[in-house]
Amino acid sequence: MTVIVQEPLLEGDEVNQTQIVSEEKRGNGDGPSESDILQLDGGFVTPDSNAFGHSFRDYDKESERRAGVQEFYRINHINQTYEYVLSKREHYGKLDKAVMSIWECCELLNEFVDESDPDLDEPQIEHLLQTAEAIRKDYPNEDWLHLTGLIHDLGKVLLHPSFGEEPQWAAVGDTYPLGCAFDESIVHYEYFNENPDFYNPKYNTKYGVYSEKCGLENVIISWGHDEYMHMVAKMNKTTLPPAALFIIRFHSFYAMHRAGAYTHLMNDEDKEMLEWVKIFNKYDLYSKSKVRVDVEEVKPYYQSLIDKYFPSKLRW
Ligand SMILES: O[C@H]1[C@H](O)[C@@H](O)[C@H](O)[C@@H](O)[C@H]1O
Ligand SMILES: [Fe+2]
Ligand SMILES: [Fe+2]
Repeated sequence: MTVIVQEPLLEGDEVNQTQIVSEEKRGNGDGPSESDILQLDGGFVTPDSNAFGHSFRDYDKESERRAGVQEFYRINHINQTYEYVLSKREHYGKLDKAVMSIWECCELLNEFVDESDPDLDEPQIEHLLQTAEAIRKDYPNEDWLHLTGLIHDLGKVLLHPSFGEEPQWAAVGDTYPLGCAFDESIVHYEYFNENPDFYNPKYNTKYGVYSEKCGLENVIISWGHDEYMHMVAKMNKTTLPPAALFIIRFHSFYAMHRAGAYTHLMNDEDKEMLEWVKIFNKYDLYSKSKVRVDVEEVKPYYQSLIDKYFPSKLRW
């Protein structure tokens, strides 16, 4: 059930008049709760427009970011192939690029702007904190979800020189399965006609190399920050719950969590976990704004969560 609460228009709050409080709202630290909590203030309010005043994820609208984003997806769709992803997984799976803490990695992201993103041109550390703080407002007791917000995009460190300075098409953007047919709901699907896998009969059928309900865990997904950060968190033995790892790994897989594609590859556990990705997505996407978070003020809180769920130094 979704409850829409009319909110008074506050000063400096031009876009939001409604606040959506849904059954997804959880607050007792034990996961799903049946009862809706009607929160009239203090909660995260979903805006109607992004940092540029346009609607979110509109890849066709003429805007200051459109041409760059389109070119990003052209190159991404040509180059991401099944073989390519296998080689990247092998290469980065060694975790021999760096030894550093979670917070050090957040700081490394200070200099990067994501070229695939039509909604934001802020340095990535802003986006991490905006996401985490927005979740914290609505789910005050789910500290694991706050930390998931903070770290979900840390894999973008692939762009950094000490990680081989990967090109943007190999680090950011929406993700999608390889080894089976591309779904038409994938952003800029038209560019796949220059991808060699598109013509390979091994990879271009509905199931391709997979079988029914094989589970997303067994699916090769385009290479980028999701897969890499999932690998780093898991191999460094995080104590975050499985839902956190699922969110990190699939948050960019919009064809699945937004368009509902690829259900034939999902098993029952994936379908349960999907609900968490949908919850997470609200904060990941709609917290993108020009409102800055005071890093020094919130740092001690996030450092305490890092200490709880991660070793002090991780292998990257
Ligand atoms: O442009 C964005 C950005 O790269 C995000 O980090 C990713 O998760 C999204 O899926 C993508 O559309
Ligand atoms: Fe992301
Ligand atoms: Fe994100």
